[in-house]
Amino acid sequence: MTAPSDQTPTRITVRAERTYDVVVGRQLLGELPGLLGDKVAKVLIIHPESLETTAEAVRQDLIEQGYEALLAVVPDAETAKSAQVLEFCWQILGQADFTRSDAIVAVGGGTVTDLAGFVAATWLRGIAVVQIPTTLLAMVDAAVGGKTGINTPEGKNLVGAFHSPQGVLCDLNALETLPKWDLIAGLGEVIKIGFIADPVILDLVDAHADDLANWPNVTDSTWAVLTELVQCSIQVKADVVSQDLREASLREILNYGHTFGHAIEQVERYGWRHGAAVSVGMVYAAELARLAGRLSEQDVQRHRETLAKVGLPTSYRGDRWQQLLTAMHRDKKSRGSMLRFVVLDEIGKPGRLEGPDPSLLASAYAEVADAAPTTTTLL
Ligand SMILES: NC(=O)c1ccc[n+]([C@@H]2O[C@H](COP(=O)([O-])OP(=O)(O)OC[C@H]3O[C@@H](n4cnc5c(N)ncnc54)[C@H](O)[C@@H]3O)[C@@H](O)[C@H]2O)c1
Ligand SMILES: O=C(O)C(=O)C[C@@H](O)[C@H](O)[C@H](O)COP(=O)(O)O
Ligand SMILES: [Zn+2]
Repeated sequence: MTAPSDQTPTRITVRAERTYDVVVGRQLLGELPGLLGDKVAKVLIIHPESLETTAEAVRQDLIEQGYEALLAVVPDAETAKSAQVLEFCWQILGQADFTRSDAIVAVGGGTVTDLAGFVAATWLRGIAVVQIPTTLLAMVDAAVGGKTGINTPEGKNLVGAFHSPQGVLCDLNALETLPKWDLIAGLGEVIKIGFIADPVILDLVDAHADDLANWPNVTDSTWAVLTELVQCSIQVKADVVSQDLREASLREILNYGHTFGHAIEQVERYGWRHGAAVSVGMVYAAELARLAGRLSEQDVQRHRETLAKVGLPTSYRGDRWQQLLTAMHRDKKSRGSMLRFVVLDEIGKPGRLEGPDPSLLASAYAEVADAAPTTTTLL
């Protein structure tokens, strides 16, 4: 499977604390020096072991352009988002005398872009970062918008900062090696964006679900659909972040499905992929909205069908309620003891549900609960 290479890059602009472009295309490395600028002397490239070849190519390119470039290899997946790994990165920066005119480049999935963004946000109180996402999920969501952070033993993303990148390079060629379940997990966030803001995304996913679920055996036309999904999703995220970088209100809609989704991730000790947990989280939020008299049965069914069609889970084991409830209270949307959810009044019309009755919360859980522990392969 090879990504077609005949397209010129698309640029989507984010206007937040700084204005920057998210570039979607192929072979985009030539764009990196322009984003770093000529004041940067040293660059730390943060990447997981699985992307050693890609990171080394970035390093060689930077050296040829006259930069001093170092590599920091971090653990895979959520293990990267820890205080220990953060400290490891700070140590490299300190020992190599990184100053405020130097920069970080992230090469990896959302865990690495979250970590590297937070390293950049905290080093000397903030240095430049360029994001080079290599998973679908990181391209459409994590690398865009400047939310950075790590997990703590108490919960997901509990420590972090808003720190906008200099730019984001979404090189679709990187997806060629992406495992199937990571592609599908990325579709979870794509579908989220469809539900909150762009029903055309849902129609595209529905129409091409079988082809997408056949990853990595896909044709040129599936690549074209994927490219369109990436561009449409980034456009929505860019528009939302440009209006509300710090999540004062509107940005909360990007958290659809995450109250219950993050709780699953924590209860499962990060054994579930983020996109898969958010998938169940969206069904939970949809059931909650239906029980509160706000969302139609038909729209709830659309959640279940579209998510299941691409192979995402729509249910979770039924014997974890107290743990899930405790975890949900640590959600950043909570205010005091009041839980707050992003819910839909209809597809494309997000709203909030504040302080729902405990019995409603438990009834919505019953609607997504399996009798037996979940046996889905997408963990
Ligand atoms: N900051 C935000 O706005 C935001 C938004 C969405 C998600 N997130 C975070 O993103 C994280 C999930 O990101 P993810 O789904 O990308 O997971 P991930 O970073 O763990 O990557 C998934 C797996 O794919 C591998 N991989 C990455 N690129 C590859 C490639 N091109 N080829 C082969 N293997 C590759 C990784 O090594 C890893 O094993 C979560 O921590 C979530 O909280 C953040
Ligand atoms: O960009 C945002 O805002 C989001 O909420 C996007 C989410 O997909 C993402 O998982 C985010 O990291 C969740 O943020 P959190 O504030 O709930 O930790
Ligand atoms: Zn997410």
